[in-house]
Amino acid sequence: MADCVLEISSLVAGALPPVSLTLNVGETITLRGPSGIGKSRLLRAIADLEPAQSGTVLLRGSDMSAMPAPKWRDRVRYLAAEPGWWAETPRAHFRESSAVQTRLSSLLLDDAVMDRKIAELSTGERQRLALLRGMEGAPAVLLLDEPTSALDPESTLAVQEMLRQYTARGGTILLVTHNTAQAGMMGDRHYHLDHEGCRAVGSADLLPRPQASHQPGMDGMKDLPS
Ligand SMILES: Nc1ncnc2c1ncn2[C@@H]1O[C@H](COP(=O)(O)OP(=O)(O)OP(=O)(O)O)[C@@H](O)[C@H]1O
Repeated sequence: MADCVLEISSLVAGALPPVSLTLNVGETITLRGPSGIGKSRLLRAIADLEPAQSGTVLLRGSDMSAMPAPKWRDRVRYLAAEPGWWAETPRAHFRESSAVQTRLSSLLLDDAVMDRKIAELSTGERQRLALLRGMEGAPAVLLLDEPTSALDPESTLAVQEMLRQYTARGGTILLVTHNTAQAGMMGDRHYHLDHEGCRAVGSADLLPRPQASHQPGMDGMKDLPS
């Protein structure tokens, strides 16, 4: 029988209908849906970073509302697509930067990156460093919001490999991605979110639907170069 780690029941976040989802140990669940539908807000509510209107989230049977928020967030960790930084260098954001140093090369990052100014790092460098920061201390669940959106194909593969190792060791991932190939490769199960709710879909449903031949509002763009 599947070993449930996170149980989300009738959670109402933002303007979305109630969402119910169960995440099992060691699996990756992908979540897709139109831009602006509320995927990030849902993840933030699951991480106790913004209040849900109703519903419950249980981590191994413990209710989010009964656990101090910092403790919950340490175990159910949210990584934003554009994470925030508060100190001058990446090193200052890690609890044990020496342990992280050995993992930099796995994500194709140079050692020196830890002591550079955050403002001088590329978006892709910041995104990979934020992932290392989010994985520090081995949280039970990672809620990943488009974790490779700023990365080249090689760095994307490196991140995906690190995430696979995390789930192989018993970690669990809820992955929001617009990248259908990534969803297909990484996901054990797939969900789609829209105004009607959150529903399970098969891997064949990950492909984008063909566009209608006439798109309203595009008429004024006929003269664009092809
Ligand atoms: N704290 C907030 N309070 C009110 N509305 C918000 C808040 N945060 C985001 N929104 C709005 O809620 C809607 C959903 O935002 P969200 O970022 O969750 O979308 P998303 O599905 O993650 O989109 P994308 O795929 O473009 O990242 C948007 O219209 C956004 O402007």
